[in-house]
Amino acid sequence: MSDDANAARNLAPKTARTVLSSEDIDRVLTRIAHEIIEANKGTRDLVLLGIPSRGFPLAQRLAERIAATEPGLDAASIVGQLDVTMYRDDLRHSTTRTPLPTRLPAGGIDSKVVVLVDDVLYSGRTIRAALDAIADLGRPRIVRLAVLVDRGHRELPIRADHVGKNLPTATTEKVRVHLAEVDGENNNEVIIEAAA
Ligand SMILES: O=P(O)(O)OC[C@H]1O[C@H](OP(=O)(O)OP(=O)(O)O)[C@H](O)[C@@H]1O
Ligand SMILES: O=c1cc[nH]c(=O)[nH]1
Repeated sequence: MSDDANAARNLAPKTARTVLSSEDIDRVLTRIAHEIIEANKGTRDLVLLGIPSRGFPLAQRLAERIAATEPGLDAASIVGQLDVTMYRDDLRHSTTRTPLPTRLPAGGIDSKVVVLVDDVLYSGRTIRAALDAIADLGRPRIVRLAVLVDRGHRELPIRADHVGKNLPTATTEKVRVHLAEVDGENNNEVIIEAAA
């Protein structure tokens, strides 16, 4: 799309509807945390890697819930951040993104059960990039995927193991996730934005 067309699109009026409230997000994260523990038959070897921007705070929230089930388990010891910028397949086409740090928990990811965490699953290209990034860092025993929202429209054979909410969407719509850690105090919701 041309710059003029993009500018016109950004100025066009939009409608937005809330699909998950702050309380809904809390509830689905609690459910996903329990699903992760159940699938893993406990917390042993679990590592949660959040994809910036909003996958990381979601991974932290999940890690806190998981750690709360196991006395002595420190949430910080099972959570990390995985930047996928340099592994994206659209690097040549999209505007420059600044890479963010990748931080693994002290135990690394070799032989671990790594749960990738992101806010939205759409084409699947971010997760494809994340799998390549992981392969450069070590060899987990298992890699699973947890997302807050699956909005469909996959372009690659990728699916999530843990889904907060399946949201049927039109390709013209945009799912926007707001989390307090990134978007400011009390700003926790998921909205679907559509051109009016
Ligand atoms: O399945 P995909 O088509 O790859 O789309 C999903 C990705 O898109 C968004 O990230 P975005 O690249 O907009 O960056 P952000 O997290 O910084 O907003 C979202 O956070 C997912 O990471
Ligand atoms: O609607 C979308 C698509 C990709 N990533 C998002 O965050 N929202």
